[in-house]
Amino acid sequence: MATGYLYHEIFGWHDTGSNAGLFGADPAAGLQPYMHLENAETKRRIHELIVVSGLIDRLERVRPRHASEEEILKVHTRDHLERIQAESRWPKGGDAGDGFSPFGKGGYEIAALAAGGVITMVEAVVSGDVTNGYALVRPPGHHAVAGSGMGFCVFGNLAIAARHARDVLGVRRIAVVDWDVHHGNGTQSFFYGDPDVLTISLHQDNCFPPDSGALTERGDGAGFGYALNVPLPPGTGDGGYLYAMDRVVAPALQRFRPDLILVASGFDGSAMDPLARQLLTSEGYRTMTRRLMEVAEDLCGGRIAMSHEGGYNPVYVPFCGLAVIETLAGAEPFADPFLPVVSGMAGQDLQPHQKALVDEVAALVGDIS
Ligand SMILES: O=C(CCC1CCCC1)NO
Ligand SMILES: [Zn+2]
Repeated sequence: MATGYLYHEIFGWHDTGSNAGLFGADPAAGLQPYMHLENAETKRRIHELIVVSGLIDRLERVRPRHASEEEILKVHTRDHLERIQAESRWPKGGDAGDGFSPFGKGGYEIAALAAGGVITMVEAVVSGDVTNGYALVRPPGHHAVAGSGMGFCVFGNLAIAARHARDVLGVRRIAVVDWDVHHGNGTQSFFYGDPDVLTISLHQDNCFPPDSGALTERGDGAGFGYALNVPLPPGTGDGGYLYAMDRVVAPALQRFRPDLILVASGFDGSAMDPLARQLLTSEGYRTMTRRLMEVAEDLCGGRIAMSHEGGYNPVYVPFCGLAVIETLAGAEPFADPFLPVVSGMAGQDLQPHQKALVDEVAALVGDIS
């Protein structure tokens, strides 16, 4: 069993500059300049912990390629593609579309490498070169929609890879599990009417995008029932997430019987993240990964490809990322020094209001056939 790992230093050169557009410098309003929340640090530090911990020696290195224009246009409009390409030639770059998703000069090529990196990882998994794998890419992708980038995302990396798997690699049924703490609205939107792509998003209720990810968002037409949303209350910890895995995610995957499982993996649900209020620990991410591997082993030969999304605490995210990739590789856990602190926080166990929400979503799983 081999585990693929993809990272490229140029992902650290995706230039998001200062926090322009998102509480960026505005002296009159008392806002001081500061680096953009989506900066290279958390990704670079995940990579360096993978190297320093020795886990790198247990992984098969997968080299990214750029997504082609044709592959990007499978999910995005030509207007969006050409606008990103044009602004990428500007001396100071441009913005993906919402005014707070900046990129620097040459940002198009880096975003195309992120999308192509996920394609490459999916190819490695589907071909059997590796059983599972993690694409540590940047910029992230799960908020990007057909005509615009959004929420720090330029292109829908995982959606582009899923479309490639369907159209080129002959994969028929694909399940996407999104455990980034923000709603995977972009990925969901590309497959909303498609019964052969099941999207499941576990996220903090109404955190981002605004008014997105309600449990009533279930897909439309032939795709009705094949979008599942679990809008978890703020403060949900390991207990609530694992209950959602056991009562919603695993049963949904068992009914859907995917040929491939994709994961939009963000660590902004961890207990120390600045952009959300959940309590996940590295152990919670490890157990969620283990649960998915058990289901994947049972249904699709263990085939899982993960694509990196959010996660903004440069100190704790590395230990959450390490826990996931160690588990994929079957490697011995490297001790998380923060675990005693975060796992000891009150509220880590399943709370009644969290159980009630998950049970409400669990009742919808029966519509998957
Ligand atoms: O991590 C992210 C980005 C969320 C931010 C985008 C603007 C405010 C919250 N999405 O998964
Ligand atoms: Zn996020």
